[in-house]
Amino acid sequence: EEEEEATLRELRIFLREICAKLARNRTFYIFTKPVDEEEVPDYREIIKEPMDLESMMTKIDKHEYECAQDFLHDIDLICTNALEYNPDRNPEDKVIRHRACTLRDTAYAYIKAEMDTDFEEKCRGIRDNR
Ligand SMILES: COC(=O)[C@H](Cc1ccco1)c1ccncc1
Repeated sequence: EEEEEATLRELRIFLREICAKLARNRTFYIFTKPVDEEEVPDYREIIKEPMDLESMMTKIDKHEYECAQDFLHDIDLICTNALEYNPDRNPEDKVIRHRACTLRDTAYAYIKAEMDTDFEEKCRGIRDNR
């Protein structure tokens, strides 16, 4: 109903600010856009569900997140994709894995610090009853 739509509007405003803040951090630059399939032709043979921060911003605007948990699920996807595609012991792979883990931990910390647990519970109720 209308109050639920007001709650989801507030969620989208909150998630846009979290997503923008993550995308402004130069440590996470590599996660801001989809991996280019022309530069990395085998990427989509290995990674079945690519994800990035720009795509997540688009999903917010398309009302594809109904609670912070759903948003964090896509952050987790960015992270696991990077761990799976870059698994080796060489320095380059280790750097992107560290950045992926830092993205994940930073996103969880921002949401825990800035989101009211009652608000998230209200969003979960809307999601679970739709
Ligand atoms: C999320 O980004 C990635 O997983 C790509 C994979 C990749 C490998 C070669 C080109 O691109 C990446 C880009 C830059 N540095 C490390 C890895």
